[in-house]
Amino acid sequence: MKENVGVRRYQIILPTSKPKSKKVSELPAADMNLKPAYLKTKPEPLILPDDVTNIFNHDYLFMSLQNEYKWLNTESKHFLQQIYNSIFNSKMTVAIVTGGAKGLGKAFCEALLKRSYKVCFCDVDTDEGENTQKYFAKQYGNGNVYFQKCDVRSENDFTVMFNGVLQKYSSIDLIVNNAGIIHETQWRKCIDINLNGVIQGSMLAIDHMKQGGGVIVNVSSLSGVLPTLYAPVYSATKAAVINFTRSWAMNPAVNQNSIRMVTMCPAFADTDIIKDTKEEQFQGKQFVDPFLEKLGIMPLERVTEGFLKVLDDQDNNGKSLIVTANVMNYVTFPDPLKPENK
Ligand SMILES: NC(=O)c1ccc[n+]([C@@H]2O[C@H](COP(=O)([O-])OP(=O)(O)OC[C@H]3O[C@@H](n4cnc5c(N)ncnc54)[C@H](O)[C@@H]3O)[C@@H](O)[C@H]2O)c1
Ligand SMILES: CCCCC[C@H](O)/C=C/C=C\C/C=C\C/C=C\CCCC(=O)O
Repeated sequence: MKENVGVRRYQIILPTSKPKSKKVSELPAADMNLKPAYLKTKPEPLILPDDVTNIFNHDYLFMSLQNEYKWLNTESKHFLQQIYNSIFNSKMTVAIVTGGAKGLGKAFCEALLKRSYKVCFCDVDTDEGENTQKYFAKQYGNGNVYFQKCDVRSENDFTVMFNGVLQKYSSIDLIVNNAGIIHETQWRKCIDINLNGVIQGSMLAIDHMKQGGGVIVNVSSLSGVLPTLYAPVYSATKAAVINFTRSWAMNPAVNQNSIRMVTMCPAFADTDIIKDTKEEQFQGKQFVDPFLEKLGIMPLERVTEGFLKVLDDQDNNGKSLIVTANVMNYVTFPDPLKPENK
């Protein structure tokens, strides 16, 4: 089948003529209250892309669909979206994931590939990156994913990567600024990767997404919300990522251009960052264990669950999702300028 290269989703031309039939302005009240027996989730507002809405722009059909759609669970919504994509073969969703060679970044890439995204993942570790690329290519097809060497500290590497993705897939719909390290003695490096890397990736993405919208997921940590005695610099970088994201989210360049910027704040997850670390990377490595004991170590699937939630929730611009073994909630920050908080 011919690949749909170069077609942007907002350029799709779909049939707009309404089917001819009797206009029904309202469903009977009884029908509106029908709740099919298989319903498990709370109703959510119907959010369909405009082009889907246009197809169903027939009062009765649209209202029936709306009534049913809001009761579908998340997986059914994805399924519906996939059917829509395959019928119209029009939406190629393209993602960049930084630090994607292993750990959480690799898990995020895999979740995206399972949802038929085209993925470019980058890393400084070329051996690990190439191994991961081999695995992905075998599982998901060579044309759907590629590895790019990119150090998120380098503006040039980032620009080369963005240009390469645009050349190959014509669009960037999602960036996951995930690359990060913990290192309290090489603290400038820690700031450069964890904060400057996120800033660089976000700003290039905003610049591109201004034309057609998109999602920016910045990976912070529970350490960005809570003080972390064994890693003050790490904690500071992660806190900065949260407020960087919250600040941009308020900016019209983002919120009036269909861009969403969200932060993820996971607790400990089972990756090398908690296994392959040395004494000098902490301000007291001995303080880590009590926290590990208290919070446990999550499997990667739990963090991926949070990642997919962040992608699917449409009203989370500027929000930060806490992910622990027991908690998956957006954190709310008090506004000290509100009278009730003074
Ligand atoms: N695992 C956890 O417990 C945990 C919890 C909360 C947040 N996080 C955050 O999640 C993100 C991913 O961490 P992880 O746990 O998967 O760690 P990881 O060490 O398994 O993976 C990090 C990846 O980032 C890459 N990387 C490092 N420096 C880079 C650079 N300059 N440019 C490009 N890539 C670079 C590494 O090579 C590696 O492949 C980090 O931002 C981390 O702070 C991790
Ligand atoms: C070896 C650590 C490297 C991984 C860091 C990663 O980002 C994960 C951090 C997760 C949690 C640690 C942060 C803060 C803990 C502080 C307080 C926890 C208190 C919990 C409670 O009292 O309920």
